Order: sequence, then structure tokens, then C-alpha cells
Amino acid sequence: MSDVLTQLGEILEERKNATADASYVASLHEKGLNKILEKVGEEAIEAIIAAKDAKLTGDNGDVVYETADLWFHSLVMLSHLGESPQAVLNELARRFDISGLVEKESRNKP
Ligand SMILES: N=c1c2ncn([C@@H]3O[C@H](COP(=O)(O)OP(=O)(O)OP(=O)(O)O)[C@@H](O)[C@H]3O)c2ncn1[C@@H]1O[C@H](COP(=O)(O)O)[C@@H](O)[C@H]1O
Repeated sequence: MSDVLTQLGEILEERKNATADASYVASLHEKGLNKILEKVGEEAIEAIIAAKDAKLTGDNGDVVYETADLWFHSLVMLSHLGESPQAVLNELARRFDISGLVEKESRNKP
């Protein structure tokens, strides 16, 4: 599964050298971080709306599609900041043996 993210990360790196008229990713980099963040926010809202609809209809097609858009634009954001998908995968892997409840509790300790 993470092979796809790794491959996409490599494509995103390559697109930093592409021209905006030939590449959507390059066009986002050219427009800058604020535009990329706008897209991340927009896609997050679309994913939320799709999830609400999926709950009503029982059809998850749109929520999968919109989540892919959200993940994609989040990866463009990371790439713009010089970070790779691997950094996020590493962070998720680090959390494997840590219960979310235990971690949250540890945050409240001095
Ligand atoms: N995974 C994706 C991917 N997911 C979504 N999108 C694009 O993200 C855009 C977001 O959808 P919207 O409906 O918000 O688009 P929009 O209304 O035109 O956007 P705005 O004009 O409002 O900014 C669409 O143009 C989608 O095609 C993607 N574009 C590219 N990729 C990957 O990135 C690679 C490089 O793409 P290019 O840079 O275009 O070569 C591709 O080979 C793919 O692997």
C-alpha cells in the first residue's frame, strides 16, 4: 500500500521541475503555499460532505474519491515544504504500539 504513496512522492518531486502548463502539480507550486492550503481545505470539506452523504446512502464511492483528492493535495503540501510521504508513514509507524488514549493522557502530564 505504501508503495503507492512512495511512488506518488517521487512523481511529485519530479513535477517540481515541470512547467505549470504541462503539470497540475507544477501549477500548484507556482501559485504557492496559500493556494495549496486552500485546496487542502477545500478537499477536506468535500471529503466530509461525501462521508455525511455516504452515511445516508450507504454508497462509499464518493468518499473514497474525495479522500484520494484530500490525500493527494496533502502530499503536494508536504512536497512544497520539502517533506516526503515517507516522513508521515514513519510517524504513523512510530505510533503503532502507542494507544491513542495513552498518548493523549501523557500530553496532559507536566
Ligand atoms: N493523484 C493526482 C490527482 N488527484 C487529483 N488531482 C487533480 O486535482 C484537481 C482538483 O480537483 P478540483 O475539482 O478541485 O479541480 P479544479 O476545480 O480544477 O481546481 P481549481 O481550479 O479550483 O484549483 C483536479 O484537476 C484533479 O485532476 C490530481 N492530479 C494529479 N495526481 C497525480 O499527480 C501526478 C502528476 O500530475 P501532473 O502534475 O498534472 O502531471 C499524476 O500522474 C497523478 O499521479
